[in-house]
Amino acid sequence: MANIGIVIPAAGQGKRMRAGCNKQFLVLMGQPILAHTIRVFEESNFVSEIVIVGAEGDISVIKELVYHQGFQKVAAVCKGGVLRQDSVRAGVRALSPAIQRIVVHDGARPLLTLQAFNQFLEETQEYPAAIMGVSIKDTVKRVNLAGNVLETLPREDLRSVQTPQVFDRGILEVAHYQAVSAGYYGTDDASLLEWMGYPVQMVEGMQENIKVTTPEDLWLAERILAMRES
Ligand SMILES: Nc1ccn([C@@H]2O[C@H](COP(=O)(O)OP(=O)(O)OP(=O)(O)O)[C@@H](O)[C@H]2O)c(=O)n1
Ligand SMILES: C[C@](O)(CO)[C@H](O)COP(=O)(O)O
Repeated sequence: MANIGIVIPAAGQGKRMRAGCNKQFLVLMGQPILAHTIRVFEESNFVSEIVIVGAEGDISVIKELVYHQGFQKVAAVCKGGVLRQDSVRAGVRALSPAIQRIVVHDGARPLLTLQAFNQFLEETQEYPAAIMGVSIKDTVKRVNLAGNVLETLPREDLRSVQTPQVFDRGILEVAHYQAVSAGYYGTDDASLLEWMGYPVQMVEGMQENIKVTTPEDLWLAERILAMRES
């Protein structure tokens, strides 16, 4: 289970956060969101290498953050692409050839705990592709463009998907290559394997592992961290 490589896509624009800067630099309990995200992997004994993917204009700031925080496992900070999928593809390319098992984790998910991450690795070690997800709490309906309700979906069959997502390197590379060649884009990496007809295992995640997407998520994340520290 050792020698795992981490790709952290952090090159988004954070449009829904409306912060006017890369949301991953916003401060949460005194530390940038991205620093919280990286720290879990820096501290995991199973991880040997971390690649961070940033927007072109953020690369030097991210390198400074890495230096300032004293992170030792960050092997590269590379330039991302237009869509998340492009950024992950760039990150995978930047990992050294010795890495054969890859975890992808959003830069904007700073609340994953070391314990949950290590447990995820243990539970998924036999699967070439596995992801974290949580049960849906609300009733979920499908609607048309006019807002007419078409159906109520069976909630027990649904999961809200998170990162980390773990993959054998070979299959992740093939999936990214085939998807980009065919012009297929998915909102997570597992969807590329699903598109190829490849099995993906779901394991139970943690409700607290939210993605900081809109301003109220920052408020919530701050409170969750404060609770953990009290
Ligand atoms: N071209 C992109 C788009 C997204 N991401 C990263 O993918 C993660 C999940 O994306 P999301 O939270 O949706 O971030 P943004 O795309 O930045 O958000 P928005 O859609 O509001 O602009 C984030 O860590 C984001 O930085 C990335 O690396 N490259
Ligand atoms: C990968 C992801 O975090 C799983 O929930 C999510 O799909 C990324 O979302 P985005 O907002 O489309 O980048």
